[in-house]
Amino acid sequence: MNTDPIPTEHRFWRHSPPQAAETLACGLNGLAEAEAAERLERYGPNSDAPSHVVSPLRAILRRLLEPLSLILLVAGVISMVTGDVIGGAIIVLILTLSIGLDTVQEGHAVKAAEELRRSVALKAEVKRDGTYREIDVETVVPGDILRVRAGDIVPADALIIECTAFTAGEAALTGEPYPVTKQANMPAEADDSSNAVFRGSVAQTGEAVALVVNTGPRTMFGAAASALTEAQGRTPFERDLHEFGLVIARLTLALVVVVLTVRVVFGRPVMDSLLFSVALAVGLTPELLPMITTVTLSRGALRMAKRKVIVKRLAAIHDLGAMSVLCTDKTGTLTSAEITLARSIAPDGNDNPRAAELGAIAAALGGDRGSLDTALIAGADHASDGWILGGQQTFDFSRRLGSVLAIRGQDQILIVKGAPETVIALCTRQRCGTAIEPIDEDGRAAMRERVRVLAQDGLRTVAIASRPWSGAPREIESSDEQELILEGLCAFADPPKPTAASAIAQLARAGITLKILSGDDPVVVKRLAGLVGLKADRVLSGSDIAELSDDALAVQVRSTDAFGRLAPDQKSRIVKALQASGEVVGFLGDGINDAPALKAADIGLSVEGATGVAQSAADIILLAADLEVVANGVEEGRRTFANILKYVRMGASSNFGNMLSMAIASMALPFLPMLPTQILLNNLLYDLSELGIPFDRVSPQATARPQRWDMKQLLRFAAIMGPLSSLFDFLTFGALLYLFHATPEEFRTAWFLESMATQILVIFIIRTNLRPWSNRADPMLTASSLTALVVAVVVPFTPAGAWFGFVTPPFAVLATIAGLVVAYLVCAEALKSLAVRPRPRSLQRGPRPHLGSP
Ligand SMILES: Nc1ncnc2c1ncn2[C@@H]1O[C@H](COP(=O)(O)OP(=O)(O)OP(=O)(O)O)[C@@H](O)[C@H]1O
Ligand SMILES: [Mg+2]
Repeated sequence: MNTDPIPTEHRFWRHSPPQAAETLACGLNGLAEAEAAERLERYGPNSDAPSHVVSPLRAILRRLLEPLSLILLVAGVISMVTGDVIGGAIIVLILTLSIGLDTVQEGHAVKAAEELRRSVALKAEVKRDGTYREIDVETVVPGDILRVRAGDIVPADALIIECTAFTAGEAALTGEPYPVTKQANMPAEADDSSNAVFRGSVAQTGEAVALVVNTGPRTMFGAAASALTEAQGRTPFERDLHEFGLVIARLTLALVVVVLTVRVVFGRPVMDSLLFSVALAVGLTPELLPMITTVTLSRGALRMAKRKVIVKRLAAIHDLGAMSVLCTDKTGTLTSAEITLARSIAPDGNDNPRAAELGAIAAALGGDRGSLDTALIAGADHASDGWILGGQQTFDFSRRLGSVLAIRGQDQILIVKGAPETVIALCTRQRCGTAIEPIDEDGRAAMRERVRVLAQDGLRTVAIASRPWSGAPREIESSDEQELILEGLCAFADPPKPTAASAIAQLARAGITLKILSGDDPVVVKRLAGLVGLKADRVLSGSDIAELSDDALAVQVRSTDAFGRLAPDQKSRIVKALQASGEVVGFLGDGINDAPALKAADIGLSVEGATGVAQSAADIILLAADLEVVANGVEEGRRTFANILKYVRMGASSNFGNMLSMAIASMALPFLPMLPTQILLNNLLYDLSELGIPFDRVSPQATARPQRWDMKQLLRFAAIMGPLSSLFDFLTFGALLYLFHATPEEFRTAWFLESMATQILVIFIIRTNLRPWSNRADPMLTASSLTALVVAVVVPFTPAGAWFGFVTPPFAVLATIAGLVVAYLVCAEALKSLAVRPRPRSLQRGPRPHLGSP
């Protein structure tokens, strides 16, 4: 079957759309849904990598093939064959139960989180069954008729059928830094692909309708189309967790090897010792860690979704909780996204519609979809009727300028629109009523002053200039944008959202500093900052920043909360400077100009409905463009992290302490301190007890400040709580051996009970830095813990206990154990504050709330 209708090496742009449609056996009117489904089957999904979904069977196999499981399985089977049927069966049963538990839990959570991620996956607009509809990018197929608009990421390689003012940024693909103007006719040059769009490029302006020719790996740039492939690199948090896992794994290995060697050297039975060592290793490995993290993060993602925060990358939840600075652009988050045209002002200062009309023509023909252009078009209805585009220089956020050549009948006029200071500097004349007069430096200064006064009143402006055009229409170059006639100013109202100030205060209380990174006029930014309660005696502008070295900038960014007139790369430079000074930086933005900063930030936040580039660069998508939503998300992020930390702390201290005592006892005692099956049961019940952790409550204190992984703090915790647990184990051993002269069976049973009770109950102490009774556990956690405990305590006294080698210890032994457990818990509670003592303030990275008004 032919799966590659137009091989890329054949330069698909040398085919006209009708030719290509013939090869692809489709028309130019779009596919029927049924046909598209059939094509999707045939060509495969429009993605670079095959999907990651793992079948349950695979997941089980993967776990079974891990070395420890494998050894256990083999050992279990050998035991069964060599006569110990019950012992062997128990090993196999417990192994099956743990793996089943793990797989089911993880499968559920991952699926739910994956569904959420898909709900905000990039969409493509294609014509199916005769109408345009939004579909998942992955389901675009060759033969689809595609529509792309400014800000979209082009989802597939396609031939342009028709387009207006369409330019595409191909920098990520070809390195070409400037947007390429596209058109529908086949160029004469074979290498010229201006009639084609490529997967992964970004539509900068305008709109195009195109025939999809190739998808997925068959596209020109394939996997290089990185904008569409989500970043899969490991985040610091994932690395830390992995590192923690490795530390434990190494310790485990060392311990097990020592135990095994010592026992064999002293002539203990080899098979017994091997099985014991393996069981010990199982007990030591935090095998639930990956599952607990995923489940906790996924549950966090689900809860965040209810609060309108969709997480695209699970680990971003932790990063959000760790965020100490949030940078945001202005429009759409601090102010409403719907800007309105307030005034149209002639150079003489009087209101006059001409500037707004020309602005509306330029906006309509220029094909930008930004909020200013939208406001211009809405502000001067029908102004653009009859005008067509003769050529253009697309708006560029670095130049803050764009031009269109507008043509209507005999009239030809170049309209230049952009930031006032840029446009005014290019003007040598100005319109005064019907006359055109020269403008000198004083006149220009007067205009700039007018802009400043408007800005102080909260109005942002763009300036409009023009030049009569004679000669044939063509693309506009910078050299055309000179000797212009100033036509006037368009002023826009962009008031702060009513909720902005309270949301910023909420963030400040949570230890997060907000900084405004705007491309807008510093005066406008300063006024807004004041209105929403930010300290903004000083606003740094793009030109100020350009003069600073990276080191100087890193100092400045700490004390400055508002920035104006930033070019897109300056936004990302500030983000990096903040990171260099030790902050965990979030960036919230929605425009093409925000994409570089979104990528640079530790956590990229964007908004549903933002431009495709911004959405694809973000880790988190907000369903409502509101800072309040971010603040709620942060709280959830910290809760989630706090719960993961509980499990890690448990593993690093109580569990580890117990297994350590076990290893030591096994070398010192003439008999096994616990049978392998008992250790496995112990481990299974312990795992069960922790199943409630992802659901647990978190005290407000634990979410009050940015939370980040702190290996030192964790080691400190382990170094205090681990030995404490071992100490009580040794007290138990002492009592059993010297006080009660216990038989090996009694010893094992009693110690099984002690170790289970201490290990399980200590969660109620470790889970909070407060007193256990002032911060109660969630019923789910209480239930999982107590159930596990009850099972552990009851099993030795049932007939099943005998299969595991348990006996019923005398009452005095039980009472002593109960006493030791209580004493252990009291000591753990007393030592806890030492173990979790916060770092000295000077070492903490600086969340410094900057609130101008209370
Ligand atoms: N479509 C446009 N036409 C003319 N000028 C524009 C246009 N878009 C932006 N500008 C100019 O460029 C400046 C920077 O753009 P803009 O304010 O949108 O940047 P931003 O960083 O996204 O700001 P914000 O924080 O408001 O979102 C504007 O203040 C305006 O002067
Ligand atoms: Mg913006």
